[in-house]
Amino acid sequence: MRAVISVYRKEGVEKLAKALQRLGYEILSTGGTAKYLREHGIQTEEIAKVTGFPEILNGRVKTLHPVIHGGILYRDWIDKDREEIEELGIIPVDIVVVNLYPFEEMMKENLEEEELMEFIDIGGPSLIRAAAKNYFRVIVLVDPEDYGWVIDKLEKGELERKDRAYLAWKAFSHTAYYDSVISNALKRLFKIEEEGKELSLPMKLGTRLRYGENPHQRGILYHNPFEDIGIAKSQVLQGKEMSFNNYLDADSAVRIVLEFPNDPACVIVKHNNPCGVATGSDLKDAFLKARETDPESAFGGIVAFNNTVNKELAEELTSMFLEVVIAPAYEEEALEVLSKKKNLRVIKFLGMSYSYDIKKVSGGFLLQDEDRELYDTLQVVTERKPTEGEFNDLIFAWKVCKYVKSNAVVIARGGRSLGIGSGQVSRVDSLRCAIEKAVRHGFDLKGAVLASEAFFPFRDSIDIAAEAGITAVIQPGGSIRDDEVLSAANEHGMSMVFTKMRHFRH
Ligand SMILES: NC(=O)c1ncn([C@@H]2O[C@H](COP(=O)(O)O)[C@@H](O)[C@H]2O)c1NC=O
Repeated sequence: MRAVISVYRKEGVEKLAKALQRLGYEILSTGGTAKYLREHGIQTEEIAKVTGFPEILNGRVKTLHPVIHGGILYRDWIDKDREEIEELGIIPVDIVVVNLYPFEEMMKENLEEEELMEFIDIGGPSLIRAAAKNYFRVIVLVDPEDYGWVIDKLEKGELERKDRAYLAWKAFSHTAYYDSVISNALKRLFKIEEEGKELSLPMKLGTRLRYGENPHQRGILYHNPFEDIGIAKSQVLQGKEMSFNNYLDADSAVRIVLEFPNDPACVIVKHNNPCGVATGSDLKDAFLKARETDPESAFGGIVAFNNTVNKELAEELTSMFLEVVIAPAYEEEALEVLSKKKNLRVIKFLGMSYSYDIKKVSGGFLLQDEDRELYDTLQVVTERKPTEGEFNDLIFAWKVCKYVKSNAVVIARGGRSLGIGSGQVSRVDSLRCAIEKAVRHGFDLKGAVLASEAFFPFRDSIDIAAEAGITAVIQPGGSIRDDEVLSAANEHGMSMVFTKMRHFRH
């Protein structure tokens, strides 16, 4: 019996090699691995000796030889295969153990292009793929976590074909991931804009979550190896394990709060919709204002801040039930206060990362660019121009509206949301919801502004808004009835701004 061992990271492989030797395997290995194994008292034959061909091109060709690949790929249940390898003096290989050149790690080291390309492993994936293809007979090991149980089963003579198939599945996933990282690295390096005929996105296991959106669904967080920041990479400082829905909500909350880089800002999210957003004199002021938008919904919310949480704010936060607090930094004393709420998840975010926006439909995936724009133009289309205060509030409301599920309507004044209408199937109903909630929570809407993430199809919403006291509106424009909508705004003495950019969020 023969094992081929060729590993870049060598630590620990001696334990496996010793066990294999005990089981009677002859060990073949590449130069560096052979040296390491010998240093650990393990007898091994160098592959170059077996093939009669030296490693060449500075290691670019070591194991790419028919004697090695013939030994791996040979089928012992086919007469012709047996005859062929006997005739050619090829000895069967039964186990292949490989770990690859660390391209992914090196990609982050800012190497020169030529140096980085040398970390693309060629012989390793070939060994892995050959062994995985021949799982009927051959064992392939790419993950040290499998060494223990495989040796255990080999010792007991219990390793079955389904175990080898499992290892082959892992092996092909591993080489596919490896190649996907390389392909995406080249795309980035050479700024290739085109989406290819095939798309492979590398994903690495982050955390197995307790469950998915609901307890009967499985949930897993995967990491994107090209992104070192973003919600998936944020630090959980305390509290219960983040759930699937917590991640979704935290992602939205941070995206919104980052729209306000110049003022202390707070965003409260529930079910992936903001239910309160405010800027304030400090973060506590922003939090209190955001919470006032809709105190019932804020209960159990996900709260994001754009600056350091201090002790005073932490005390306010612990006075109610919240699921997640997320901020770029925390004062030590604030963390002490927050730690009294054992279940409260406290997250430190390291920034937002942007790549594709991917959604699933049956039979496929929908892929689009992330919505990173705000507006195309800001064009006043009414007789009356917005006052400076109205204009600032319009921009505030527009920024929030972008993150509200369609049909989205945001009523705001003084840098805070007063009413948010989300997810209704008609725009006018979203508006009615927003007004009703604002009034129920004690807000007088006189002089408030209104944002709508898509155009108004009819004048009805404008009439309703005017009646509620709203004096300025921001919306993309572009309806065939824009004239009718504009006349309504002019009739009511409102000002209206077109952005010429829509922000549907489904
Ligand atoms: N060129 C080849 O034929 C080849 N065969 C195996 N390797 C890789 O060489 C590494 C081990 O080399 P060494 O034992 O010399 O340190 C492993 O990561 C293995 O994946 C190769 N290297 C790169 O392609």
